[in-house]
Amino acid sequence: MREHDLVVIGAGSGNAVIDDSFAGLDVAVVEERWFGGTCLNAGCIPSKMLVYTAHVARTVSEAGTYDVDAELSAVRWRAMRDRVFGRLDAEREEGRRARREADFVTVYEGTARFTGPRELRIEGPDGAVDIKARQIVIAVGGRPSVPPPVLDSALPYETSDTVMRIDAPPRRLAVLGGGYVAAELAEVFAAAGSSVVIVEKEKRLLGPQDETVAERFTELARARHDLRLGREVTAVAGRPGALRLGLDDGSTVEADMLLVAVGRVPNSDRLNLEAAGVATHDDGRIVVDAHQRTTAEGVFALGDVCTPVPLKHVANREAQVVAHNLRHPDDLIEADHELVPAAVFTRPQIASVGATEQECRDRGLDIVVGEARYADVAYGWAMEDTTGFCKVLAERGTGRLLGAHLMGPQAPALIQPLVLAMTLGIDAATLAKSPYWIHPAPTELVENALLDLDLDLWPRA
Ligand SMILES: Cc1cc2nc3c(=O)[nH]c(=O)nc-3n(C[C@H](O)[C@H](O)[C@H](O)COP(=O)(O)OP(=O)(O)OC[C@H]3O[C@@H](n4cnc5c(N)ncnc54)[C@H](O)[C@@H]3O)c2cc1C
Ligand SMILES: NC(=O)c1ccc[n+]([C@@H]2O[C@H](COP(=O)([O-])OP(=O)(O)OC[C@H]3O[C@@H](n4cnc5c(N)ncnc54)[C@H](O)[C@@H]3O)[C@@H](O)[C@H]2O)c1
Repeated sequence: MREHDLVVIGAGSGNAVIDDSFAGLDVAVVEERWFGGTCLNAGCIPSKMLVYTAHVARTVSEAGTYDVDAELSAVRWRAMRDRVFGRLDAEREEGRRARREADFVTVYEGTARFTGPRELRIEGPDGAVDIKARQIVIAVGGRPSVPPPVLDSALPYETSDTVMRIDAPPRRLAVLGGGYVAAELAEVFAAAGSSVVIVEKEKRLLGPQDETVAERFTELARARHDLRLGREVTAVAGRPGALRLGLDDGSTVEADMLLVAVGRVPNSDRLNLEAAGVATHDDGRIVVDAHQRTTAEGVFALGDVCTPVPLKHVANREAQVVAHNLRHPDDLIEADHELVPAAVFTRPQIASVGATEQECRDRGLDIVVGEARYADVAYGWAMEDTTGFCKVLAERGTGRLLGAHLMGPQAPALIQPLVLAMTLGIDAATLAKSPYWIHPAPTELVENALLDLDLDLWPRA
């Protein structure tokens, strides 16, 4: 049985662990499907490229707002899809080629599962191979979760793994779930001409967001899509291309295509982790300590398979931590999940960091809330924005920033000064008053939200 110094299972974020500093070692990467993982092939990047096109289409449709005469004649789905995936598939193949050519890396293309502590069997197109390793990194990500009524129906459905690559947008798309994937892809398909129905079991879309964001976003989405909130699908009937979803209130939804977007499950259940001595939480995530070490000696994990925050920038950070800790066993560093910002690339865009108002309330914190609207700053006038806002939460008395929530154009970029301040421990008054804020840039929205906080701490003018 061949023994490697290091084996990485999963060439998504796991692939980033290996760089030339490992060149003195005998390293292997195991990948069963696609180099670059979910983000490159079926996640962050294609969804953002498609949603950007959707924004362009909507800008054309709404050009009249700016006294520009323009007419949207079509979104050419196939051309758009081929542009996006032509580029991304080439990136994937380039990544795969580069790994295969690195002389210190062996690439196994197949599915890995443990046969013992730090021992693996890899099943690939050419049969099975058994290997062992001094150290292993598990980076196998997750997969879309599919609820029983959909599986039981044996009727076709799409997930984020497949739906962005289809040949033509459906006339009627039903989306099960009203979270990140639903919000972003509803935008894409609506722009491409589909009528969209969203079935969400909670009362609001994007439920875990700050309550003001979730409420206002849901209201805006209601104007564009058919929302069935507080509802679950009990049965899927009909035939391929003509589906009928039965909901738990007795109502039905007719659709040509069903997109299932009810969350993701970690791929830990496919690894035979008992044989490796690697423990998991009840929800399937691998247990890791702050150094990304699992419960098995010499085995690390990173990304969606273990993290409390399943986002790509978190997986990347965890990959950096693992890479460091593999090289420096006597000087381990930690992954920090305290202040992870997140964005939803819908229209309007959404960005958040830190606590929501409802979390502050539940924790009994004494807070002040500052809010500013795009409509109240000059750049917001230029954008003719009437719905966007920035909300900041700070501790009364100290001005310590606890959370920030934005909805509107460029929100994922606008939140960054707040992320910096919170990460570096800069309080609200100092952030508002010390740096210059460019006029009339959209960042004045953030400045105004900070100034709106009812604090007694403002530095003397
Ligand atoms: C539609 C969509 C949009 C998203 N958009 C964003 C976004 O805008 N911003 C953001 O931060 N996050 C986004 N995410 C989340 C982000 O994609 C994930 O957090 C990130 O890709 C996780 O990386 P990972 O390396 O843990 O897993 P993955 O990227 O899934 O990589 C795991 C790899 O392991 C391989 N593998 C699995 N099992 C085995 C096995 N047994 N043997 C060998 N190989 C195996 C898989 O084929 C895969 O290549 C999005 C996700 C989706 C689905
Ligand atoms: N912009 C981004 O960063 C981005 C974009 C897309 C995906 N992602 C990542 O991918 C993950 C998966 O996205 P997602 O949208 O599938 O999950 P999600 O957790 O964001 O949303 C799932 C939604 O489905 C609902 N739901 C669950 N079961 C249901 C059922 N049986 N019937 C109806 N509704 C049901 C939940 O209440 C929730 O609102 C996200 O959690 C996120 O980590 C990130």
